[in-house]
Amino acid sequence: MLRLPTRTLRSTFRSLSSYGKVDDKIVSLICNIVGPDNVTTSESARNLHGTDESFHPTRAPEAVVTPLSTSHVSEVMKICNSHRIPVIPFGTGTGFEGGVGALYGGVCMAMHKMTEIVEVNQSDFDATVRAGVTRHQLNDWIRADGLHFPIDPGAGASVCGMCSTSASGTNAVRYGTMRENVLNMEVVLADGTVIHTAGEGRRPKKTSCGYNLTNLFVGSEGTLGVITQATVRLHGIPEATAAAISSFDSVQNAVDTVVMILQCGLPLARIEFLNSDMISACNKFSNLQLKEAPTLFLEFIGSPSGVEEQAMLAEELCVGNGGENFSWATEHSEREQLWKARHNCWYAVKATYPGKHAYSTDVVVPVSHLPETVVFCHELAGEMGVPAPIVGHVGDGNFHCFLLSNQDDETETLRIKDFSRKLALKAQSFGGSCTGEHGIGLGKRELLIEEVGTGAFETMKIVKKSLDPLLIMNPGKVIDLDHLL
Ligand SMILES: Cc1cc2c(cc1C)N(C[C@H](O)[C@H](O)[C@H](O)COP(=O)(O)OP(=O)(O)OC[C@H]1O[C@@H](n3cnc4c(N)ncnc43)[C@H](O)[C@@H]1O)c1[nH]c(=O)[nH]c(=O)c1N2
Ligand SMILES: CCCCC(=O)C(=O)O
Ligand SMILES: [Mn+2]
Repeated sequence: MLRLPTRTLRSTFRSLSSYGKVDDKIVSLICNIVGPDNVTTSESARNLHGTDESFHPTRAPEAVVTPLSTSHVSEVMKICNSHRIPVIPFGTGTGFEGGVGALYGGVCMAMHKMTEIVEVNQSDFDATVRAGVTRHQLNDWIRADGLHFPIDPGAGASVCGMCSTSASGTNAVRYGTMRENVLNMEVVLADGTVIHTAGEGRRPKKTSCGYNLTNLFVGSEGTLGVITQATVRLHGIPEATAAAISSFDSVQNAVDTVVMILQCGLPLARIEFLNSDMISACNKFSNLQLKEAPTLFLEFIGSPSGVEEQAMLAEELCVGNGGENFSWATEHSEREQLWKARHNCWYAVKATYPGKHAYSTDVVVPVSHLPETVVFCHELAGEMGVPAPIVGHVGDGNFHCFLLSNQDDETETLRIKDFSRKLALKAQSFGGSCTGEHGIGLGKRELLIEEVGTGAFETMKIVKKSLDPLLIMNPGKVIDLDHLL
């Protein structure tokens, strides 16, 4: 692998134009590999692939390439590396941190045509999928076998995109995040080398075999290589499931209840908190009639008798903390409606405040600090006089506060950044993190340094520069280029 001394790197990147351009010659070289139907420079395709769900403005790539195979990816990487052209992997564009924006131009590697479900090992509870397969497609495929892949960011994200952001969702309190559920990945490195992070064809449930490359690439946000295939854990669909809702007279009481439920060791499948602004948005958007108060959504799974026992204990704890209206939903359709409404929180808020720009925080704290952190967030929003719907995967100590602003009002944008920074610093002061699941992307690069400290940050830089010496993989994300030159 090519290595350049720092001085050479610095002079190479003295200006942004030091990256190569995707001119006609490059397009034609790439066409020779993937075929003309799989490269485009059309404005609409470029804009679409330079945008995600975040408030960061569109940064269109110069071309969009849709490889059909790992060897396509590898050959295109070789061309880009030798002409020093940035490559930005793209899954389904549902990310929240500006990860797909082409800050320095380059090629978007859009993975949606690599759609094969390579294998499902029903009795071993694992599956291997190519990069374009979404979590919904995988679940549709394995449902009849009594299996599911439970990691559920609300959107229909790609499984490999989820690997790259270390995604999770409402089920993490029971099943963990992508970090605990990825067994192996095929990755194409910046120079075109193809590796399997745990060895080709390996899918053991545990391993002590050398450095954990799988977890190095989980959460790497496209900055270390293109993930072309992932082997993930599957789980059995539980025999019985029940959902419950309870509302509280204060945020503190609702969140204190979460801590108590967890301390009792109740094996919950899901526990989500929504404040009254969020319930109000959900009522309107998802046609619910819930009391507009701090509320917990819970789910229990297991055998029918086990589920009943868990739900009764949870009810006792909720009522003991002033919880009202504890109600059960055992029917599949009722539960679906509830969780669909929960997954649609983002869209519900956007619909409630039309014309406003939405941003979501993503802090996570050790659960004993959760009540204090949520109350801090609530009060900070009150002080700043901004509406602040909150929803969270509180079983993991992780929650999101939606911040709304007028798109063109720079003062409001700055206020949002200030709010989000104060909240992140508070979470870090409790031993938590600025991001539980959305990643660093563009907006949290400085917070990353504060969180991990100089030693760990310098080590991250060494990893980045060793795997991608010409800095072509998703440049400017996670680590600012200024820190790498
Ligand atoms: C309504 C709603 C609700 C939620 C969420 C989104 C939306 C719209 N999300 C966020 C999002 O779904 C999550 O970050 C996904 O992991 C993004 O997957 P995409 O395939 O869309 O990646 P997307 O295309 O957005 O890319 C994200 C990042 O990964 C990189 N990347 C993508 N594919 C890659 C590949 N094959 N190889 C290397 N790098 C690659 C990109 O370069 C980029 O940096 C979320 N998330 C979460 O964790 N928990 C949640 O609860 C939710 N909830
Ligand atoms: C911005 C919060 C929406 C995405 C998300 O992570 C969730 O709904 O849990
Ligand atoms: Mn979330």
